[in-house]
Amino acid sequence: MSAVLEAHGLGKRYGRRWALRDCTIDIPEGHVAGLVGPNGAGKTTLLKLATGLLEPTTGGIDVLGGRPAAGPAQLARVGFVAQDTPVYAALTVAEHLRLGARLNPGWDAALARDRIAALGLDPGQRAGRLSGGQRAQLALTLGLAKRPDLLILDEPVASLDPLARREFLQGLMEATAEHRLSVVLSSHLVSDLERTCDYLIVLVESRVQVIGRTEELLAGHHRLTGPRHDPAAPLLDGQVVSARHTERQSTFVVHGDLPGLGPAWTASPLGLEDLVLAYMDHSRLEAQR
Ligand SMILES: Nc1ncnc2c1ncn2[C@@H]1O[C@H](COP(=O)(O)OP(=O)(O)OP(=O)(O)O)[C@@H](O)[C@H]1O
Repeated sequence: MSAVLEAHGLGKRYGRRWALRDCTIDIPEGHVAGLVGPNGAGKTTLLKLATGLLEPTTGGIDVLGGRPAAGPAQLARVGFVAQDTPVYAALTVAEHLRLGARLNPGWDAALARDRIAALGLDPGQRAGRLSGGQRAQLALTLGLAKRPDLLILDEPVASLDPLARREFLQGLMEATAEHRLSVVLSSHLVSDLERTCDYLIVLVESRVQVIGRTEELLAGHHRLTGPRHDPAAPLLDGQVVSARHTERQSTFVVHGDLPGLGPAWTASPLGLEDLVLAYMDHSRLEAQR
């Protein structure tokens, strides 16, 4: 299966500060990939590199098998909705659709019209008068009607309330199923990604901490809980992602095959949020070292 996004040794420096460092990324086609990380992790920088808005300082990145923004054909295959879902405040919804038709060779006018109608948006309404959720939906409609092979969304739901978030992500999932499109979506909230994404990239402090199919990542990690200072504690060489201790108890998040466990130890599965938090913890501990 070919990759929609492939990067090797990818780095980006602003002045003396590295926003992204030595990133190796491989996202196969057909996924909704969630790029998650705290503020300042480098998510926007990565997405701007993927859309050709920035040039790498080190390494390289290919999108759909070509250099980002290498020419009109490549540009037509990638849709990008930037952070804060920008639209033109003075233009009406209908004018946005006409603009989309003029600028995009593969424009799907019926898809755009039907989606706007299904959302209940008034074509005569100026975008500046739409609510945040409606603006986000308009921006998503423009991205979808372009009929790209890859749609890149930078924190599209950041400014939306929980209901609007859910509706937006639901709409995105329906559209990806219908139009066989790959998506890369960034967020600093795991809850946004839990129901939407089947591929995950955790980016912390400018580095990729973990990447892979969500299902496989969840199956390949466990939480181990047992007594603190236990002489019969399991051997966890190189498997510990994060460790937390209370006076009496130790809790480890580990990856890989489960070691032999003594009777005082229990292993339990992890949720997506726990997995992401464990890797954030991991990055903090590495930085302290
Ligand atoms: N144009 C710029 N000039 C200098 N530094 C920048 C620039 N853009 C981003 N940075 C820095 O690069 C780092 C990564 O920023 P980036 O916007 O990629 O993070 P992010 O993960 O998208 O954050 P957020 O979730 O807050 O949007 C940050 O430390 C930021 O301050």
